[in-house]
Amino acid sequence: MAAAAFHQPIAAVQSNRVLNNSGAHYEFGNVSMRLIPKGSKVNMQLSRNGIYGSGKRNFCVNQASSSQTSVVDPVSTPLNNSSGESKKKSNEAALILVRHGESLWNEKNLFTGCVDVPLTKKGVEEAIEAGKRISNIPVDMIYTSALIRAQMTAMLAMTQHRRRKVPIVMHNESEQAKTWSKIFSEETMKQSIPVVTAWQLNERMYGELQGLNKQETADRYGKEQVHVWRRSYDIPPPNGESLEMCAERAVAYFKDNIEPQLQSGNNVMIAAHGNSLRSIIMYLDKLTSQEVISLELSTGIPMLYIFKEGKFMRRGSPVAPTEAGVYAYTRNLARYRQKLDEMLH
Ligand SMILES: O=C(O)[C@H](O)COP(=O)(O)O
Repeated sequence: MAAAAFHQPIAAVQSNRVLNNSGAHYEFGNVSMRLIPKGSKVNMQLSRNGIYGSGKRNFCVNQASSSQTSVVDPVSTPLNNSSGESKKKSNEAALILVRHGESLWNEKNLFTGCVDVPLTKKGVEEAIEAGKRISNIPVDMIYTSALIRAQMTAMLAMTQHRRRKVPIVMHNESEQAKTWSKIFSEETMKQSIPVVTAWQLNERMYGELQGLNKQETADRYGKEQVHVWRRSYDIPPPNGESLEMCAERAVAYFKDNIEPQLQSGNNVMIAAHGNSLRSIIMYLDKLTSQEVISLELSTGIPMLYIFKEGKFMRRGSPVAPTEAGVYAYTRNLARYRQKLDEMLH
């Protein structure tokens, strides 16, 4: 089986690149991951109290290509060259997905949907922890939904990033907004990360369930009916969106606006919601509608993909830099981190 570098601590990533035939089982804190070699693909089971549903989920993880190209590294690009931070076209880019931290209505177990509620204190802490986990991964663009819980998560996470670039919410909602939010310094722009907010990345609209307590709703309509509304693929809640309807807008937005960024070598973070992200993961992992309905995402846990030659490779969930990485650095990400170390010491 071809070698694959999976979730080895950085130091080891160069040496042990072969999985043993019985697969590899790794425990890190309360996250466990099992890689089961299967032909040229590796099935990866990620499970942590609900991170991927009640059961374990199998995902096909393509082989990490041994011929790594150099992901554009903003750290090594001279920041003061006249042409600005010129980006080499690269056919490798990092994509981070993170569901918002716990919200005040998550805490109250209310159906939230497109109601715009903020994070709880725990949700703020989750967002900061997520930031620690991605603090060594390059981020050139950030996309969030139009909802504050996703935007707070993105901004709080970036407070932990070692590159120290400033995330700036873009205001293109009108000509005046564009004019009034213009930045007149090339140097300052180079030290910034555009944050694009898009309603298409909003949580699925839960219709007449929004604001209802999930347990009371189950008591009223029956557990089975609520489960169908929450976790079927094409059955919407009363006057709300089904996951399929949510996928139509979220995946279309991803393909039209985010994938081109990855194709041009920009590293992207998306901070969004349980259902809009599930629908995007369905696209990335080529899950069937049967598979996606059992996929659950915990709040505030980042997931990393590598986009390379038009393909998405799921690389696990980054773990804080100080811990042995569940996270599968590619050689380029390891190089980026090394540059950060050099720049910051
Ligand atoms: O909108 C909500 O209530 C939650 O964010 C997601 O709810 P769900 O897990 O029931 O889809």
